[in-house]
Amino acid sequence: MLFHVRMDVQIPADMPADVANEIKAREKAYSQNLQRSGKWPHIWRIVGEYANYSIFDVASNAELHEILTGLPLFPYMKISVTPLCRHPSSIRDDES
Ligand SMILES: O=C(O)C[C@H]1C=CC(=O)O1
Repeated sequence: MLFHVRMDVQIPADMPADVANEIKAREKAYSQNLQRSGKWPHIWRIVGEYANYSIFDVASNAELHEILTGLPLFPYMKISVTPLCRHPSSIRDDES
């Protein structure tokens, strides 16, 4: 199942830089593991914003929920999820 996810990050201004940097390092490792596994095939920075657009390819809503709530930055994110399915006009044969 494919999902388009927008993540907006809002780290509190009073969070010490070393704490923020440690969370960001864990976030990067968590994200890159999921990218290597194929469950997080795309991540793009939204120009000019501390936000990203991502595509997730997971087995269920529950798996996506588990992944998103496990993000080290989850407490500091606003997340919106859009489920995707194949478009009838798509010419690609590698989409389900
Ligand atoms: O920087 C971001 O967009 C937030 C977050 C999502 C993955 C990651 O490594 O950082």
